[in-house]
Amino acid sequence: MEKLADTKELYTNFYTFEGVVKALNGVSIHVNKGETYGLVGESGCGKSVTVRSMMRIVQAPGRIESGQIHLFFSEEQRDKAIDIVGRSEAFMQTIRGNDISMIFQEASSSLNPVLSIGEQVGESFQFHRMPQMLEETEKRLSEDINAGKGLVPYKKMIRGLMARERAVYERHNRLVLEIDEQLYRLEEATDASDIRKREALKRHREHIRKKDPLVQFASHVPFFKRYRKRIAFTIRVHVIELLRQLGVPNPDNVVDRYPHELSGGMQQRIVIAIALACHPRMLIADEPTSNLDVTIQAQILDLIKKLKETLISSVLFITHDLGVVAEVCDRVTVMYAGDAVETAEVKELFKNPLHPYTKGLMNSVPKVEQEGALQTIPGTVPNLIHPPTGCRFHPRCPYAMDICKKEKPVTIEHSKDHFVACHLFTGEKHNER
Ligand SMILES: Nc1ncnc2c1ncn2[C@@H]1O[C@H](COP(=O)(O)OP(=O)(O)OP(=O)(O)O)[C@@H](O)[C@H]1O
Repeated sequence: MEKLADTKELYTNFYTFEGVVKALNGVSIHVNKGETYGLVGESGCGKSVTVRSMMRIVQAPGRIESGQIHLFFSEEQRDKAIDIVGRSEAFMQTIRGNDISMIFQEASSSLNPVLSIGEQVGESFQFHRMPQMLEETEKRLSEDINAGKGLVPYKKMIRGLMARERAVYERHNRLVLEIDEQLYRLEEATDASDIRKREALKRHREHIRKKDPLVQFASHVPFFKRYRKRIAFTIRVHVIELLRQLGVPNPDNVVDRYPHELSGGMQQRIVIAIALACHPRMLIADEPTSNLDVTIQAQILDLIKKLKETLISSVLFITHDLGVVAEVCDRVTVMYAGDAVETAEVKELFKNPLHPYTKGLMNSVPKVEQEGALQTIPGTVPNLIHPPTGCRFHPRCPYAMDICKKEKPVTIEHSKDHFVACHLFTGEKHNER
């Protein structure tokens, strides 16, 4: 299968006052084109940090320490993979939203309570699909002009003004990207003058519309105002269409509502709409159903499955729930304390779990026919400031051997496309993923 993204030996740490949290311990995973790939594991095992690292949105005090992240889908990377670990923030901005989108755990906290649904989904179109929105607007305006509506004698001048307005938009976007690039460099600044510079840049970014003379001038010219309204209309048409595709009932009405007026399931659909507005190739869904009741959860999972068949190529699904994995994923990696311990196709994993942690996870799922007490994995996920030596699972493992305390197990391919990192299976042929 063709890869869409991968990580190789990824180490991410958090530098806290208590000590260094070694959150990722050399994670190597990959997502194929056209698949729904799951990351599963207990709370705190590193699922979110893995995908945040892949999107390069790990924030201070966190840092990607070493390793590689390859994305195989931008124009530049179509033929060969480029490691994005050292790439600039401006470059990442072209990837995020355009190629990868992410939906987070709690829909309500991802939405802005003071902006209408239309404004929030529209912002995503504005940011990522502006050239298309401008083109459509210009086409409509040209049609109006050609049909004799409006100022026909001034056709040429109007077209010239439209080109100006477009340049203003492009200039605005370029300025924002340039500031983001500088902000990224100053992210971890400790020097007082750098911190002042960073704060000034943040303020400048917020007020760029007001501060840029050309943008400011345009906002006072009636023609530009009219043009802007036309763009807003084009975006609104797209937002309503997207909401309709996502099964939002009465989208013409919902577009003007505010998040608090919608149910949890509907809010999650809006968050998905924001993520999909730019047609990403990969959607990362971080526990998107964790706070929804089971019927709504089933609807959202269904929606994500349908979307994968229509709008998006691949889904990276994060969950702690093996039931959800069985329902939506094609392939899955089990994570434990910052390690990817087992990877297989979902059917194979459920039929033939190898790693003691995977077996423990499966045994701790309640079953209808179960008699007696539910089996659990003894102990808890370790504190990653002082992770266990060797295999991080060894203090909780019923099969722990001496070697497990001393050496981190390498990942081997136990059977076709079934990988495991456990000393119980080493001694067999070592294959790199
Ligand atoms: N900002 C942070 N500062 C310090 N440690 C952090 C930070 N974010 C994550 N960690 C640590 O990184 C480790 C992995 O966390 P992560 O959020 O990836 O877990 P998870 O598997 O996604 O769990 P959950 O399902 O609860 O989100 C944990 O030990 C966590 O405490």
